[in-house]
Amino acid sequence: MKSEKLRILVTGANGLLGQKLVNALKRDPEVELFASGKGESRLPKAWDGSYHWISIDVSDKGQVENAFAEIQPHTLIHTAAMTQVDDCEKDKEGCWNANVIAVANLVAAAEVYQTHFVHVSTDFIFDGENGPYTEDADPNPVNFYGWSKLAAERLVMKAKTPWAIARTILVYGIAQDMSRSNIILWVKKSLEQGKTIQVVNDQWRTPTLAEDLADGCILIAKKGATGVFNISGKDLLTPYQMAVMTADYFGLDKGLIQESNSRLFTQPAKRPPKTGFIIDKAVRDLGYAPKSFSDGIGILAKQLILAES
Ligand SMILES: NC(=O)C1=CN([C@@H]2O[C@H](COP(=O)(O)OP(=O)(O)OC[C@H]3O[C@@H](n4cnc5c(N)ncnc54)[C@H](OP(=O)(O)O)[C@@H]3O)[C@@H](O)[C@H]2O)C=CC1
Ligand SMILES: Cc1cn([C@H]2C[C@H](O)[C@@H](COP(=O)(O)OP(=O)(O)O[C@H]3O[C@@H](C)C(=O)[C@@H](O)[C@H]3O)O2)c(=O)[nH]c1=O
Repeated sequence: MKSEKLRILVTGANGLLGQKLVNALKRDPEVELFASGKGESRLPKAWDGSYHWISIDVSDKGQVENAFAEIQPHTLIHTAAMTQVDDCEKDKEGCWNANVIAVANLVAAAEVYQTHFVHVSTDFIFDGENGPYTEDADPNPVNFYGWSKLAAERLVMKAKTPWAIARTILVYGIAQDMSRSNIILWVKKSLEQGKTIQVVNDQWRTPTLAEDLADGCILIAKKGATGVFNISGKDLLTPYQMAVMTADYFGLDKGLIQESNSRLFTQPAKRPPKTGFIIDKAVRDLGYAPKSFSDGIGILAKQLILAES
């Protein structure tokens, strides 16, 4: 017989957000947690049985169907995705499989069990011409990753099961064996190695501490909330400002940070110039309370010290 606890299935649990969700939920007495990822777990083993691990490649329909039949989750928090924006531009088929086909598979399974589908999405569904955005702004992606995440949102919005979309922006934090880096980590590492970096001053974001994003997803899950929620940080900053704040915090050489712009510094996939989110709805309806970027750097710094000790 299944327990009376809220059965939550997390996809992408080897990822940055996935690991933060597992940390936050594994000792929650109201929750029975099923953490899943493609293949083996890269998380610390749950010797104490605080959560279950299940291997699910979400782009494989059979694996998704089997997992849902076994777990019959009340709630799905879907974090898995191909998140390397430049890789998505180069490998469009791989990106579509991971970001869109996977969501079609999960929606079909969630409809069978009437699972509350909490889907994680991105500011990159917008063109960045008039941020910061509210939840009802019109999407218009400028790169393939953004198109794939928009296609996924549209599948979720049509689902015949309760659904919520948590949109977020430029997530930073530290986890084990990370599959992608983030702005604080690459700035810190480059400056420590004495490398000069060019950082743009003409893009704006509201960067998000990974723990805050996990909290936002958990608030949505536990409240059974439905609809779209902006779950990001609250400070609108340029990457250049973020880099300088990172250098200041860690006492690194700011002289290595060269102020650049999107004309001089280009990446394979175009980035939207000014995104950022207005988070009033999540604050009001969910009680979401994210940290400032400077407090977030401090939290990450403490975690780095612990990880290195
Ligand atoms: N990071 C950011 O700045 C932002 C992220 N988001 C969204 O937030 C969510 C979480 O991102 P984040 O945790 O930062 O990203 P990560 O890249 O850290 O984690 C994503 C995880 O998804 C897994 N994954 C990829 N394909 C599959 C698959 N077919 N089956 C199962 N797992 C798969 C990856 O596995 P593996 O590790 O084995 O490759 C990885 O562990 C994503 O949906 C992303 O689009 C939105 C805005 C900003
Ligand atoms: C690597 C690099 C980036 N930048 C800028 C460009 C960009 O706006 C910002 C962050 O660049 P990154 O390549 O680290 O991250 P990026 O891939 O742009 O991050 C995105 O990831 C996906 C998953 C999302 O959904 C988005 O919300 C967004 O956060 O920093 C520089 O100015 N100089 C550099 O050397």
